Amino acid sequence: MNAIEVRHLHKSFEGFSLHDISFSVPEGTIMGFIGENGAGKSTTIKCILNLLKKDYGEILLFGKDIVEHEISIKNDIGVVFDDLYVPETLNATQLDKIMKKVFKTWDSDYYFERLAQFKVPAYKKVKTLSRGMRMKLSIALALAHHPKLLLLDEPTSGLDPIVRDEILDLLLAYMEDETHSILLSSHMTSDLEKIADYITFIHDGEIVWSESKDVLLYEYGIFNGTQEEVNELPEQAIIRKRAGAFGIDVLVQKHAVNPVFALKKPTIEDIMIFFVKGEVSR
Ligand SMILES: Nc1ncnc2c1ncn2[C@@H]1O[C@H](COP(=O)(O)OP(=O)(O)OP(=O)(O)O)[C@@H](O)[C@H]1O
Repeated sequence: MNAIEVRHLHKSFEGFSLHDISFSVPEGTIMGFIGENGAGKSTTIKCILNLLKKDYGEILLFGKDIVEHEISIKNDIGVVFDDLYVPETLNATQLDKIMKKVFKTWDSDYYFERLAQFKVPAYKKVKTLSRGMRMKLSIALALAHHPKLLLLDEPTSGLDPIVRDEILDLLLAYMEDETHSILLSSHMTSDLEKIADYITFIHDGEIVWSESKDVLLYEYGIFNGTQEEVNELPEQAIIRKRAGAFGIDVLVQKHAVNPVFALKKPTIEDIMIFFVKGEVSR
């Protein structure tokens, strides 16, 4: 089953539109969601959560339409945005009391265990917490009703590498239950390389690809050479080409290239830049 299925989603604002967005997140997997600033990641996530009304298209969570089954579905979802949006004068202990009333499945023991693990103070007002602590608190709040699906929109932006790593570890621990799934938007493609199973790339309101991470990282290669050398590559192997610091860089389909050509392993970031800035032709 798919935890999330987005089919032909359209949403227009003045000057921007999401166009025919389709992708799915299989149950038990982590989907990384990448794209430039303003590409439409947050808009897509808000449509998935029905926080924004779509123009048309279909969004199914656990096989059910989110608009028709919003209340029951939302009990199974945890959400983390790029900051903690709760009243700033409250502390983590007061938030526990509020959340107990919101979710029948709220697990105070689990919540306080996560706060202790993350060293988030239980009695300090939210407004006095550092950015890292706010995000850790936000994640503890999203997890403590034991959701089946987590949607995270830039949860690690502006955090130092140590805190980011702690958050990634927590997400991996959450994924130990094979029925759990995550959609995670991030500009930190290196984080996604560590934990994602699939990557969806959105550019200018359209999906460029939605693919298994292993396919992206192991089936593509980068060739660097002169135009004459590039001319020797088989046409069908060439995915994108761009001028590099030294010669021409070409993103190629590895299996279609003779092994005499030395290829470099691409990163997700390399592939993303090739698709945005590269040319299709040789
Ligand atoms: N409520 C709104 N009204 C009008 N335009 C909006 C609204 N929300 C988003 N937009 C526009 O939609 C576009 C996509 O924004 P969105 O926040 O989805 O991008 P993003 O990929 O999440 O970007 P970032 O990585 O910078 O967070 C932007 O041009 C933004 O200005």
